[in-house]
Amino acid sequence: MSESVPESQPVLSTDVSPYDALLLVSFGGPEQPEDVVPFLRNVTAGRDIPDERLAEVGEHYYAFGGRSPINDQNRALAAAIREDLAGAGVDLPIYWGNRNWGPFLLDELRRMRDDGVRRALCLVTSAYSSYSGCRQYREDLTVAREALLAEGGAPPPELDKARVYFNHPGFVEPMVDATLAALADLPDDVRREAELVFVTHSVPEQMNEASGPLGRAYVAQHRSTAAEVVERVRLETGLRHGAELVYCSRSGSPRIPWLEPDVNDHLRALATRGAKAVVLVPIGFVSDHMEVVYDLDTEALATAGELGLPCVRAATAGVDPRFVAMVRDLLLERAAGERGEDPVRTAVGSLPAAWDRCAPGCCTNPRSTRPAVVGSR
Ligand SMILES: CC1=C(CCC(=O)O)c2cc3nc(cc4[nH]c(cc5[nH]c(cc1n2)c(C)c5CCC(=O)O)c(CCC(=O)O)c4C)C(CCC(=O)O)=C3C
Ligand SMILES: [Fe+2]
Repeated sequence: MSESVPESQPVLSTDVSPYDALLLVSFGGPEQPEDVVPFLRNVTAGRDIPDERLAEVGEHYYAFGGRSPINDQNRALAAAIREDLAGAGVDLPIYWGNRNWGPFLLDELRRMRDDGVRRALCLVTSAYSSYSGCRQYREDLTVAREALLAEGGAPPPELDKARVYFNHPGFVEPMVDATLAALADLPDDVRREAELVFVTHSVPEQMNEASGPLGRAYVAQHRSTAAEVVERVRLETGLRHGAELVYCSRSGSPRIPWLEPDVNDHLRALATRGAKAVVLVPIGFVSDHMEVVYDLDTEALATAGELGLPCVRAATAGVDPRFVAMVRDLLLERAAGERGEDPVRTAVGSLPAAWDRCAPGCCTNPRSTRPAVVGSR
């Protein structure tokens, strides 16, 4: 056999112009017990999260030694993206900054400016449209750019935000495989009847109403991803499992309505209905951070245990090679689009690939009047 490459193999683009850097943008988390309270103050700055809730959330972190897993997961993701890009012959530096804990966006943007970066694409570790998952990051990036401008010196980099990727196959396919693996971990006699419980972060109903350019995109996007996972699991197993979208990690004032049902309430309802087993599929989260290891692995699995309901939690995308390669695909796609080309915009399920630039009213929050110039029209 000849070792030559078949001629039909497509030539993959490596042209990242007009970008000269990629910025991974995330939430941030404490790394030692002394960080927990200052971190929570950053998270809740200007919002009326009740003190009892803050103390409760602090306890979740102390139970894990005062260290959130999220920063290590982002370090691993950044390293995996570096390796993936290098392997594909794409030459681009990767930076990483957070909203709520170090490395902070402002410091990382300053480092980028000092390194001579002119224009970067931002990849946020949230796959869906919402104020918390999209616009708030764009506001934070705008504030950080303005602070750098005020400091004087060379101008900060221009920033674009990559489209939300809830329906990119690089995100969906790892969730399908994780669901199949979790089903395989259930006892043989209940597997066929298992319910798929898709879980995401609850948000105020008002935040869902305002999410996306036309509203309600947060729930619509989750429904699309959940339906696609159900269908792909059916293609593999021949079984259409019962499925529901439920929520975890509610906070805020009890008087404000948030998306429901809560995952624990839903498990109780399923048990009452005589359900035989459950797979928790954390489609709202791209890695195993605090909401996953505490709210699901600690609380929800304990609830299922009390109910005598066999329950397995499916893995998150993490550093699955397909998820890592998705970042490259989004980068090359957007770069081509910004150059005026018409790239293929890969998406699976019932919704099209999302917009590149958020419209002015996209994902607003009535409590915030901050400009969100980055990633807007
Ligand atoms: C949609 C969404 C995502 C997913 C998108 C994304 O990934 O960005 C997300 C992620 C995360 N949320 C996180 C932590 C927290 N979220 C809080 C509070 C809130 N989240 C909200 C929404 C979301 N949050 C909302 C509407 C609030 C209340 C109002 C507010 O405060 O904006 C609070 C305050 C205390 C509390 O009330 O729970 C904490 C400590 C961590 C870090 C975990 C770790 O350390 O591993 C991560 C990745
Ligand atoms: Fe949150």
